[in-house]
Amino acid sequence: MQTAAQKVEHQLTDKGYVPVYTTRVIEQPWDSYSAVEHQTWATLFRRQRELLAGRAAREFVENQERFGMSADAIPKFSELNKVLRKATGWELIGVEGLLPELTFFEHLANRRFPVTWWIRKPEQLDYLSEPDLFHDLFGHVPLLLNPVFADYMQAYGAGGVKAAAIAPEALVNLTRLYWYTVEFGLINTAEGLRIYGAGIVSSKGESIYSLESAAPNRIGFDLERVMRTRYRIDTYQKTYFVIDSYEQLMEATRPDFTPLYARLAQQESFPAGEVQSGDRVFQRGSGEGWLDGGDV
Ligand SMILES: C[C@H](O)[C@H](O)[C@H]1CNc2nc(N)[nH]c(=O)c2N1
Ligand SMILES: N[C@@H](Cc1ccccc1)C(=O)O
Ligand SMILES: [Fe+2]
Repeated sequence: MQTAAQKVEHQLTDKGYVPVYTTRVIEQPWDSYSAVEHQTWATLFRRQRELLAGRAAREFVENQERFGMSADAIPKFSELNKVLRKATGWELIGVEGLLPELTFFEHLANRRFPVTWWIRKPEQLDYLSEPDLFHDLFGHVPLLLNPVFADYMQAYGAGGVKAAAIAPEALVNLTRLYWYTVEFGLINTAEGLRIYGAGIVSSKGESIYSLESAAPNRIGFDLERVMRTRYRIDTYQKTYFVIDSYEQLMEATRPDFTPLYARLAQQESFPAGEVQSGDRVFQRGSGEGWLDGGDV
């Protein structure tokens, strides 16, 4: 059940206030979800699954099936956790929304993935300024069944805790790594480029744009290149980075980052849309429709 406090905080967030940074773990109020909320899940689930056939990485859809996710109803965290714990030792915890960075890293480091307990309103179907239940459950959770990706996510969290302690100025570099892999990553397959990033798979427009538009750059993943590349949070990406495999991601990030952080502190960041010499270019984007500035 929603407590009064949850109702107030949720209404504040819902009114467009700055997301309420609450670190509390919240029991999923599954019995409180309305028919409209289950219908929102169903509409988004059906639409994205139709778009993602032939666009999302094969294991993404396979894993949703393994979880038994369907359009029938908003999945129960407790049911998903039975499958997840057994497969890779991860578990989902309910949260109000965006967490302070260190809290977020600590959860990942302990194989706990924070999932927003509420789902967007029907009028927010096509765009939402912060992660809701659909983005987290439909977008992030399926790949946590993949052992290598699950290890990468745990190592990422541990790396965030470490960076916060020894190189807080490098947290921006880590956030870019998350952004260009976990949120907006593409993977190269025998059938061509496929999507694995949660931010893309949970977005109607970007599921198509990321693979088929002539506008963005598509560049082969390189750790330092990614960690130096700025991004915008409010538009489609100007550049997508392509990994060859999740193993590549795991191997590239296995070494101790301490010397890398020292190097990054001396180097300029790259604008989101610029191709760099040495890039492995899958596509040099036309830049059509890009907005200037706003990169972080
Ligand atoms: C990695 C980086 O700090 C990123 O912006 C974090 C911050 N807090 C978060 N909090 C939640 N609940 N979910 C997220 O994906 C994030 N992302
Ligand atoms: N290897 C990194 C930690 C890390 C792992 C995976 C992804 C990102 C960072 C370090 O030593 O700090
Ligand atoms: Fe996300």
